[in-house]
Amino acid sequence: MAKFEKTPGWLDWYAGPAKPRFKLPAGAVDAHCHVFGPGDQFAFAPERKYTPCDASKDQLFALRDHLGFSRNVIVQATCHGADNSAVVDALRAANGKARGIATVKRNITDAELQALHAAGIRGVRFNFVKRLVDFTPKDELMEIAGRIAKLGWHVVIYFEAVDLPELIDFFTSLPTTIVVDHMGRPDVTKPVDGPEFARFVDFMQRHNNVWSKVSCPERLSVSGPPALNGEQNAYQDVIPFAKTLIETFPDRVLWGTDWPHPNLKGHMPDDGLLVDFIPHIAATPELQQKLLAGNPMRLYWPEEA
Ligand SMILES: O=C(O)c1cc(C(=O)O)oc(=O)c1
Repeated sequence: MAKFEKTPGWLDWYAGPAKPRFKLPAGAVDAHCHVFGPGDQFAFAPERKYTPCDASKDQLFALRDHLGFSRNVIVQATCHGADNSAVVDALRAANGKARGIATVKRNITDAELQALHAAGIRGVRFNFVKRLVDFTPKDELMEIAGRIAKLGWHVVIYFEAVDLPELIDFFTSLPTTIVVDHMGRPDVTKPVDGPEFARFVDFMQRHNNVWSKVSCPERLSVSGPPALNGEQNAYQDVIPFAKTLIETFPDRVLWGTDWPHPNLKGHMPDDGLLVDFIPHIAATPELQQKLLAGNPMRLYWPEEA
């Protein structure tokens, strides 16, 4: 199979992460992470917008164990397009400790959807971030949503905060639970109580089928400091945004590492220190339990929750 050359300037995931100081609650779930290839087994998609380093299932499972998580939710990365083989392979190898989110096209058959379900897929991702994917017509997405709703799956959406106004009608017409990636990517240089973030909070307030991942401080932060070199007070500017969502919607928030952190430009965080960020945004054991165990179990392993 083809050898892949990484996108120039690509930052590889951080090897040798710290052991977190924060003790995760029992049964904690890393509810947003990816696998990349390895490219010589699972080719990257021709239509991809970036070519990453490899990040295998075994490396993901080693990180899970090192950080103290019990389970993973593995989200199809855009570099694999709508070929979910790498995620499915990881789910099958995880012995029930992982569930997944796929990307599918309208031509997928019912039998293929059933096979994804059997492997542990529980949702599809609709991506509206223009630097990551080409445009898919909304009628195609709506048709997919209608089909996956019958399987009890949900829709994960990824978009930029500035695009919410034009997308909101589509989002609110989706027939499933909706999970927003990375808090809808707020501009954290704007006030947490300003109109842009208020729009997102209002979206969650009005629609109780909308959940949010309070993930990716390393992607959203402008002030830093980065989670590197033992830093225990990282990403100060992101804290009020994540804290607001966790405290306002304690039963509809999820957390994930986002390992292996596609497309970071400035730095690659130490995932152990990212875990140490959690108590800054979820301040009490009750909030931590919901965020890290209760909520993801209810959504991804309802039969056990
Ligand atoms: O912001 C990103 O670049 C990014 C990309 C992907 C992906 O390529 O799937 O997933 C993420 O969660 C975030």
